[in-house]
Amino acid sequence: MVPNKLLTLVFVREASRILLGMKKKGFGAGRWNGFGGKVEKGETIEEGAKRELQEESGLVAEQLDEVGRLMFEFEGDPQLLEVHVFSTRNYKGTPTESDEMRPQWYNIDSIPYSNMWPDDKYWVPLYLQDKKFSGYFKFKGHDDIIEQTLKEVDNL
Ligand SMILES: CCc1c(NC)nc(N)nc1N1CCCCC1
Repeated sequence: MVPNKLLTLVFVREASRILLGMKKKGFGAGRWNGFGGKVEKGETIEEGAKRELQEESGLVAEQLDEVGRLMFEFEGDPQLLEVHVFSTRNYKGTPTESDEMRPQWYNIDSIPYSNMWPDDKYWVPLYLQDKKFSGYFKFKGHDDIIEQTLKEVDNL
């Protein structure tokens, strides 16, 4: 039994805009996304989310709210990815480019879904409606979704 790989994803939100980062290298390079990455030994999932946000954007989240849980499977890879999605409206600092991410504000009416992971267009709208969600996406390669489930939940 291979344990799930724990990952975090943080969105910084203002009234009508959301902060995204252009991933400059590695997994997901060339796509806009929230800020996140692996949870390290000895830190909680939320601590990992805060750390990744600060490393990748320069922002310090004063409060993180868990808004979703997504499971990803890549055909041929036995390791499932378990992504804990967070949101913050309460943070310090100004967005700063890092070697991993180039941050940019987007109006929530013009989110660049065609330049994001293909699953985002299904669950980001739920996030924008302040819904909590739980989903599973099976990928063939990095561009094609071959199975998916997604539901709103009352509690994560
Ligand atoms: C699991 C891959 C993934 C994905 N779909 C495949 N979609 C989004 N939006 N983010 C992802 N992560 C967020 C955590 C850090 C790695 C990339």
